[in-house]
Amino acid sequence: MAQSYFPSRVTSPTKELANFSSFSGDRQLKVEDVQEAYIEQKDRLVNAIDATKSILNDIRTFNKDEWIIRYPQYKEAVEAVSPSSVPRRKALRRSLSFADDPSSETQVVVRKKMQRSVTVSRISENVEEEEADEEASSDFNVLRLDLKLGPNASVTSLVSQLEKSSIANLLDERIGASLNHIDKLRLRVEDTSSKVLVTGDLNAGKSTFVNALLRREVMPVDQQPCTTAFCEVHDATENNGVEEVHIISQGINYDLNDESTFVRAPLSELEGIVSDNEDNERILKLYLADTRTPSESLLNNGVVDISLIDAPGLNRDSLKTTALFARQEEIDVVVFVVSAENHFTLSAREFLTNASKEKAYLFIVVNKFEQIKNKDKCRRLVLEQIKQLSPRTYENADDLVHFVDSAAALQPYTASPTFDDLESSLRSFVLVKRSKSKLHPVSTYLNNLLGDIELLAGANAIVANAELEQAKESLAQVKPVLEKMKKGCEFLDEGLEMVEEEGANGASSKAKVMLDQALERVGQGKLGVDSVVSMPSYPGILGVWDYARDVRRALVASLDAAVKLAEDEARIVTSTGVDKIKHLAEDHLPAGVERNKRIFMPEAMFSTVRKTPKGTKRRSLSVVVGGVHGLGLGLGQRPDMLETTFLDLFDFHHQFWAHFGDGQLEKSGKEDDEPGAPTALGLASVGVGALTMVGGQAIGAKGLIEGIIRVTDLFGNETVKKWAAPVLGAVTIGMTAYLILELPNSIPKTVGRRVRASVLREEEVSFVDAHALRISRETRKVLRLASWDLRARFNGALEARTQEVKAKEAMAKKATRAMEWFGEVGSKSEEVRVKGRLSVDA
Ligand SMILES: Nc1nc2c(ncn2[C@@H]2O[C@H](COP(=O)(O)OP(=O)(O)OP(=O)(O)O)[C@@H](O)[C@H]2O)c(=O)[nH]1
Repeated sequence: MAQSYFPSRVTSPTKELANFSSFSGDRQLKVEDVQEAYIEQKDRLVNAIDATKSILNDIRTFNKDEWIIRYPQYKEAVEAVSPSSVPRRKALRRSLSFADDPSSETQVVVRKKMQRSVTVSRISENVEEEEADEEASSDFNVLRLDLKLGPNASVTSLVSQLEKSSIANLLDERIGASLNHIDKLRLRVEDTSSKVLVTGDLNAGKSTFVNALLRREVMPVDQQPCTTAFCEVHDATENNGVEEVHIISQGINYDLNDESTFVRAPLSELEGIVSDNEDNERILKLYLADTRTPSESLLNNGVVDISLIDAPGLNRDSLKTTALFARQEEIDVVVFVVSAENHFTLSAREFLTNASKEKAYLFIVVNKFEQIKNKDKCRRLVLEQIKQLSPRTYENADDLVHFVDSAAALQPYTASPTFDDLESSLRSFVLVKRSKSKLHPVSTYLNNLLGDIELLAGANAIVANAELEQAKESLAQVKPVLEKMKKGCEFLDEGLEMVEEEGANGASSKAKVMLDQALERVGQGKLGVDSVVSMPSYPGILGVWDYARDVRRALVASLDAAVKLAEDEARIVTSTGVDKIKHLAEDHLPAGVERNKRIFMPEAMFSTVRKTPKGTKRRSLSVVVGGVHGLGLGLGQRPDMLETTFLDLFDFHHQFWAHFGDGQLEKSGKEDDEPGAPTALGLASVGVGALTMVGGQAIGAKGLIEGIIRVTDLFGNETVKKWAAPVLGAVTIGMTAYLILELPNSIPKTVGRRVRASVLREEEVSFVDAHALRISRETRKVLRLASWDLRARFNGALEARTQEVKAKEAMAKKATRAMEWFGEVGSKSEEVRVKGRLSVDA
């Protein structure tokens, strides 16, 4: 692409240099100006490079440590906002999406001012005010990620599979590559060397011209075409001040610090080397010391290390090589030497036509001009030819086309103003061209890169803003829930504790009341409770023993039944407690938290857990009380409780204390069914008891009489003996008759009393207390399990909400920081553009 040497609309910093053609008068001063402007721009660019590098490094660090940078992509361009009749395009609404989430779309407005800005579009926004062009709204230039794998893989299909972090990594790599490139650019900007290729027709006097520029006869001059090598002339300072020739073989990459890449030769041998080298197109490096001041010297000008390349004269063979050489990027200027005698040959025309396409401007030296007689004619003819070959050069002919005599300029102590003018022009041209060829691409690159950075920063600020809004929205929802939970935590604890206590205490006290009542009733010879169990009917005197046994069993069973009823009551209490816990759950658990799905089964309470042979636990629903009436293990299962004794039939001991002991026995509750001290009544009772065992047990009438005799033996008194026997007999018989008649009523009472007494006599804990405690424990166990479950759910939910709030707060903080950070990046980038005098189309 042809470069603009004197652009009509100059926005780049080379502006100052571009006025090169307009000055007249003190050329030297202008050259100094050009040098100064170059140095100034070079320094500005180096600063801009360093600032851009710092921004890029910051982005990398930020991407790594704080924020996964999102990679934006524009979707299909939305129609320009401006009506089609308006020739300049206004700010564009575009649809922005992100590589890791192609489905997301954000409407943005892309403006181009000094920098490329991206902002979220608002419906009411007046976008007509500002201008934008399509180029500014294009995607990334430098930081573009090639997310396509193959020709058929669409970006959308591929990137949808890419994670945010993978894209961020790709971006990081891309930034890394860009940093490397910037380093190279920095070297390029700071590298003060520039190459000037001197070429022309055979024998046009190229070597003589180079010698004239160097003010010494270095290059071999011959009337015969002699130069076949490319001789690069450098300042000797580059070679530690040593003047010498380095001979480089073809295909070897020359490295001044690597002896193996060249062969040294003294300068005096140059001619010989060149003539030896006639058939061989080698490259020679010549290091020459220039003693002139930097403002005079072309090679050692104080700004740019210029090297002159004396190329072979153009002929059919060398044309191609030289043309190729001229095209190389490192060649900043092509100086074409043409003999004033011959004008442009066919080869020269061909070369110039091509070279002018590449370089646009050429520096033309019309040599051997002194010999020309009709100089004006010659000048006219040459310029006409130049007009054809390189129009732009022609337009600036005053500066670019010089009619000189190099041989004359070489003569010592001879003033040669035309050659001085040429030299000065050439220095300026080299510097201006250099600025264009070296600084301009760097400026463009930086500008594009900063544009990308701004796009990246703008798009990520949009993302950060969206995340901030999202975090705020979530916090607005979650925070009140968390606060409510925190406040409710204590109430829930208290509530659960209360339910547990109420349940356990309620079940216990109810059990106590029920069992006390049952025991009381049993003590009175009645069934503890009416249900399930019934009293046996009296079978007659002959079945009195069986009766006593059945009565005992019934009463014991009724106590077991009472226990069962107390358990049922506890089940009701527990159910109520479980319901209360459910209500507490509804009150305190936030929406969305799973409730306890287990259904409370009251019948599972008071059951035993058995291990199956397979090792799994199985809850048996058999209850622990109830005895022979199918109610499971209980009092009814205790042999001691079912054991029937004579005392179940007649309990004289009790009768006696009941009648004569002021009922203290009843009160103390310490009835004793065992015979204590051998009292007369006790013995009588034993005797009568034995007497009544007619249908049953071993003792007969003989035993009774023996018993009575033993009683009477106690009385040693003769008087007593006389009347006591009949009285005692009558009383005994009466009592016996009475007791026998009373048996259906007295046996239940006696048995009941004895059952009650034996139950109350339980050693460690009483029957009632033991059951109340057991029932209360079971109730507490169930309620506690439900409480624990609720507490666990509540704490889990509390923790989850706390974490969520923390996460959202962190997200909000991060997003706020990111927004600020990306804003700063945008500002920094703009600052770099301003200070570096970079512009979008620089
Ligand atoms: N009168 C006069 N003769 C010149 C001038 N420049 C070169 N010559 C003569 O022209 C002949 C060729 O000069 P060179 O400098 O060798 O020409 P060249 O273009 O380098 O030759 P090749 O590299 O072999 O193509 C020599 O005899 C020079 O003395 C000049 O300005 N005036």
